[in-house]
Amino acid sequence: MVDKEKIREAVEMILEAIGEDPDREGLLETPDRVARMYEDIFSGLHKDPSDDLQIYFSEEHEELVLVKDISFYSMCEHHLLPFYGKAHVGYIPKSGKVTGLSKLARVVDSFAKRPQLQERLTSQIADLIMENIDARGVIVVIEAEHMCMTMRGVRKPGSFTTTSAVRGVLYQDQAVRAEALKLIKG
Ligand SMILES: Nc1nc2c(ncn2[C@@H]2O[C@H](COP(=O)(O)OP(=O)(O)OP(=O)(O)O)[C@@H](O)[C@H]2O)c(=O)[nH]1
Ligand SMILES: [Zn+2]
Repeated sequence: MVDKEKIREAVEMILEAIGEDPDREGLLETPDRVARMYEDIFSGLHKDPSDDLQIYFSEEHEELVLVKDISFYSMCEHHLLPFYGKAHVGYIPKSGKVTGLSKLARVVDSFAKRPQLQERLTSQIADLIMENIDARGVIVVIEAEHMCMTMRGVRKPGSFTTTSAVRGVLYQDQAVRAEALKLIKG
């Protein structure tokens, strides 16, 4: 689990290091607030995302299931600044089994709530769904804004990064992939 006492100490040290007074009234509770916040935004480190996919329904649907515009917030592992945006997650079921739609969004959250890279977030979601649902194919597209590129560094607000990961029949069959991409963009 998250070591909140250690986070409290570290935040107090950062406040001192930037030349602040951690004992002034407005900052007294800050180390504890940050510890509670990190417990939430890094909670994915202490979860097994495959637990989210244990719910199945029997349904003979063997074409695309796509959940679009799943909003997410993650933390860039280089700067510990947020990156956030939308994930689009689709899969093609087989053997008469589909999973709960909300479970796809839960998988996004479980992987997002860690120090991350956008590319890794994208492929981890695709691989987990491919392995845990008996899927014929998976497509994940993520569009995100990185605060490490907007409020600091190169300072390019409005720039968005798109990453995709495709697996199985969605990788092999260009027509199936094109149809999925059209639905994602439309
Ligand atoms: N590939 C990838 N790069 C990322 C992601 N998030 C942040 N970065 C980049 O990580 C790089 C870290 O570069 P460094 O040169 O080590 O760090 P820096 O001096 O702070 O770099 P600048 O951001 O260019 O100021 C930067 O180019 C960031 O834009 C991500 O999700 N994926
Ligand atoms: Zn960054």
